[in-house]
Amino acid sequence: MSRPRLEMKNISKEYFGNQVLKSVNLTVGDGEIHALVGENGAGKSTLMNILFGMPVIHNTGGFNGTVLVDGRPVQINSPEQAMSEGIGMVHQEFMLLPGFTVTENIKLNREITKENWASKIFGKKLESLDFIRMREDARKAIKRMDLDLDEMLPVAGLPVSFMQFVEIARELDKDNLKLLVLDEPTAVLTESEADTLMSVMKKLAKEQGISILFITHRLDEVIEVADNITVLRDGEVVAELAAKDASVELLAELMVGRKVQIRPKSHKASSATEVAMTIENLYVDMPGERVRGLSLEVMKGEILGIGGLAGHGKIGVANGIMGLYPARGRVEVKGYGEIKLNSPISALKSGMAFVSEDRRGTGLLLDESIELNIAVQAMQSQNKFLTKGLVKIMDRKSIREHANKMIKELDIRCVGPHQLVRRLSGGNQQKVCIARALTLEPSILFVSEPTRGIDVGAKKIVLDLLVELNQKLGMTIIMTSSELGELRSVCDRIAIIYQGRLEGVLPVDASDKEFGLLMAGELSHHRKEAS
Ligand SMILES: Nc1ncnc2c1ncn2[C@@H]1O[C@H](COP(=O)(O)OP(=O)(O)OP(=O)(O)O)[C@@H](O)[C@H]1O
Repeated sequence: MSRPRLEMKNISKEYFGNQVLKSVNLTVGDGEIHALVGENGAGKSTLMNILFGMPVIHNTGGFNGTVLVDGRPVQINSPEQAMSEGIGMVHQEFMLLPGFTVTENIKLNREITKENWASKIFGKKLESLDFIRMREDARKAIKRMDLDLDEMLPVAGLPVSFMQFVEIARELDKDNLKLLVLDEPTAVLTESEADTLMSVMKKLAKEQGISILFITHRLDEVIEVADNITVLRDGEVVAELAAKDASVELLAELMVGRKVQIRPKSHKASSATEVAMTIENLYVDMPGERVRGLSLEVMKGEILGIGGLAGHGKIGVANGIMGLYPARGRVEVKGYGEIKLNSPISALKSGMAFVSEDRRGTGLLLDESIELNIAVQAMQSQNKFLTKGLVKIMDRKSIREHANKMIKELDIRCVGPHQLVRRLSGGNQQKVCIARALTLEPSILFVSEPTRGIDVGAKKIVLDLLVELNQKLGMTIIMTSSELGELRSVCDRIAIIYQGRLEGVLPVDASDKEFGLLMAGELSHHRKEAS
């Protein structure tokens, strides 16, 4: 039998006295797709940071244990060393240079150069970039993913789903790639994009012998694509099993340590007849997610889903209305009037709040505490958590009480309300974003990809909470998601966006085929043909 491609043996790691990995063993064979699953904060990213020699590991006292590649013990002290061992990684948070093109990002630090008159005299350093060959390589890597993406586009402004593919293409372009680590690669993708990616993964593993270590919270994908699975709980391996012996329920139970109900709470359909918000002819200039003349009515007390393929503008709607990207058109909120577009404060004052899909990009103060992050927007736009007297200062006691309540309700895994947000796992950062929005007690809540990066137990908590806010407080919720199943499980109606406009609105029990047709713009095509 051939040697495993990767063995991590007895890996232990402490962060400031907090033991986050305890004697973890992980083995990945040649051409194997191995899934690593665990709750938010279970230690998955930490284990990968060790494998990749990330500075955060060395700067916090290193780790104990051994890493072997093809049976050979290796010391990986930097991402460059990992790369030279043939280990490639795509992180949860993107590491692209926004001002550069797709090609330049794919070839970053591995640029191809060619001779010119200056280099002939002064040496290799003065060679110029060989754009033609770089472009060819980039195109080849993109093609391996079956993707239609122009390799000369700048990365800034590409939708997150495309950024994900650029990151993967960069790894695919490396000649000696033996092991590819994908940290939540499908979290930002629609189901059909995720399917494409999974077939690419299978092709790479089975036809080209590349080993893939796959971290995801989408457990159905694990069963679909993985050969074997390692389950982490609280920094320990609690199970290693073949995917053929696993089920979503079993994995969820192993991860959480108790039986988990997967389906969110059912909710009583809204019978609202009053309009909460009218959107007329909305244009949003969000690169890669442009909205081009969208009109839509949102009913009071409903949960309205917004779906559609990546790049068609579903993400742009909330971002435009909430003032994060340039917008024009007319948006009226019942009881407030027309909101001033391009003004986040006006949007917040009208009683709306937004949980963005881009938790790091839109204002989490990473080097501040959880409690301050939760309170800050309410302090700024509603004067909450300020002392009463003439001179208003932060009321630390009420901030702490409120943060403790939110930590409990949303099950934010942390040391306490004073912990810095940077030191939370990705999923727990997402929960802080949700807590921050809820603190505004909005009458209309936009949530974009609310369960991206969130584990199966927490996912239910978040979706249940949305249902509860809607049922108990009558909160109107507009939820954008790439997961149709998720939209169907909690929404009253689902609006499908195609090419920046409303293609149609369907009831949640409409067939897959009907959703598929709207997402593919079939209605628009028929309309065009008829006219
Ligand atoms: N830089 C850091 N400093 C201190 N503690 C950290 C740091 N990074 C992570 N931790 C802690 O280590 C533990 C494991 O976190 P890790 O990010 O590895 O979890 P994860 O399984 O990847 O979670 P998620 O699914 O949410 O991404 C958590 O308790 C987290 O708070």
